[in-house]
Amino acid sequence: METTSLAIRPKGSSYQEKLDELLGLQKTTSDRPYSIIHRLNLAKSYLGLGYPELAASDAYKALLLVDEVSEEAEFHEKALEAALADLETCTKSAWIHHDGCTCESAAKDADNEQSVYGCATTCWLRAAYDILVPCLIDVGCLRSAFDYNARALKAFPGGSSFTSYQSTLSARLEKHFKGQGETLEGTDIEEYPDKGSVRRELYPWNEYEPDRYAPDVLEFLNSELEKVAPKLEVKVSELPFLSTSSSTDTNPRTVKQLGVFARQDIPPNEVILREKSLLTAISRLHDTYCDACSAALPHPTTSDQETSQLTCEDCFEVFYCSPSCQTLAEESYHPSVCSIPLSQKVSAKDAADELYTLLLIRAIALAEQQDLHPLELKEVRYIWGDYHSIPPSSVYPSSTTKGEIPRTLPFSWNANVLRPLHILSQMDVNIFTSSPERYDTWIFNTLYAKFRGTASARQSELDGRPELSAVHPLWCLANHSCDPNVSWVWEEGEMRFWVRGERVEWSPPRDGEGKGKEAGLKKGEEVFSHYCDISLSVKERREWAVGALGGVCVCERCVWEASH
Ligand SMILES: C[S@@+](CC[C@H](N)C(=O)[O-])C[C@H]1O[C@@H](n2cnc3c(N)ncnc32)[C@H](O)[C@@H]1O
Repeated sequence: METTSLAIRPKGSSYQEKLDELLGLQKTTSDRPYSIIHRLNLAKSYLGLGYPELAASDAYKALLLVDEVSEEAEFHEKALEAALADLETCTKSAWIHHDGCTCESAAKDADNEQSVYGCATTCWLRAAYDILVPCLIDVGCLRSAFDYNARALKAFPGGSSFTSYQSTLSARLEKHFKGQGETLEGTDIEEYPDKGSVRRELYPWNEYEPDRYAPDVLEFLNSELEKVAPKLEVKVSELPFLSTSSSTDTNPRTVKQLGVFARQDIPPNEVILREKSLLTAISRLHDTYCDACSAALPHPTTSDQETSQLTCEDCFEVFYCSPSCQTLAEESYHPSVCSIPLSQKVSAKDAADELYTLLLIRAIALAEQQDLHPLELKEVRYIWGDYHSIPPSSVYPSSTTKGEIPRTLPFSWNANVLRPLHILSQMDVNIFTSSPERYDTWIFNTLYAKFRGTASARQSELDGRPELSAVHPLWCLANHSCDPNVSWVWEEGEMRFWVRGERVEWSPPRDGEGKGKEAGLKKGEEVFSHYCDISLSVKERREWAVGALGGVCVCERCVWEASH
């Protein structure tokens, strides 16, 4: 029997049944972490629910396990044992089992490793590629899809689904390069696009997302805020619902989110928040910045200073600005990644994405060192994920894997799957037993969703490339206005808010005077930060806001300036 492209779309079952099936599979993974058939079933289940990237990730783990069965690799014994147990199941799985497959005879001769090997490298391998390749095409990772399809065609020459993926890929690539005024012929494979996007979703099985508006959560956030900003408090705020059109709605909708408010009157120029964070990323040489807080380190000018630099005595690759940063790093994350090379050389256009990946790796190191789930880290747990608000059940089953949920989360095969798995392996974390519970693509996607809405970055003074990034979980609770009442700076390893000495002058002038509002914060007033350069024109600010805020900014200043 021939499997055909995406022949495994769900038929007949309800959304709840499909979701229950997936939850059942996720729960039993810890009993069968090395089972290829189990990974394939997980992949099929994710795909059926509209998550091609999660399907691709488990299909890839199935591929890795086929390698483990075939070679004397680290998990060979365990993978072989699981494969022997899988033989029976294979014959019962019509979408995996192929005519000519050796599993039936192998099942009768379960001690014969050669027969198991035959089965793993034929129908299981084929089924894994048959999910992996079309899912990668679907999410826009065309170079990786091309690469795996070439391997599939080598293993199964003339396999009709792989020939058809080849044609789909060529058509997609031709269209891509034509759009850039180039041709596919003569373009190096390395130049093929390998980034796409996926749903930015609070996954229905994600039990780690807190109710951010619950009294106990607000109490916790306020106890944390008290330590760094005693005159501020976190409260539920009503924000305008932003759309991508700038038309003025007579009855504007609002949404409930968190915001930061003044507990008392605060005069202009007073510093009101000082926050340090360990969730930082540095893409430069490590002797330039403190590995923990990212404060700039003094340039060692004499050999005395050089030898007195605080560093890790095991790897000598990270440096610290103070004994307290060193202690924090050693207690909270560094030993998990000590001696592991973390950053990669990337082109200028990939520099910002690289910082998000380094933040992800730091979150993994924090979680591993503290034996916490990454989504339970205090730096991560309460921050805004900007998830879509469409119930997945309302678009199920869609005729294509795209569904109707917009795909707004950038996704790359390297950043969301390969790189974290590689780092985990170097950290000696078992990538089979630790997924899907602790380290899985859905968890990495969730972390990226949170970082993309909240991280701040700093550019290099040398070449303008982004080189530092950090998530400050309390600072990032403040909302945006183009007429902010506070300013912020991230320097010397801390994020600071201070009350603006002067408010922005609106253009054209308000009240004919050219004056802005009065500076200072009144008790109960919401603290408004600025996420963009507020000296830009209203048109430019609004163009920026569509990407960063999710819609056209409707702060008082934008509305005034746009209407005049
Ligand atoms: C960094 S978060 C700010 C804190 C967030 N409100 C929370 O609940 O954690 C950024 C998000 O807040 C919302 N936001 C911030 N400023 C806004 C504004 N002026 N108008 C509408 N939404 C805003 C947008 O949804 C944006 O994606």
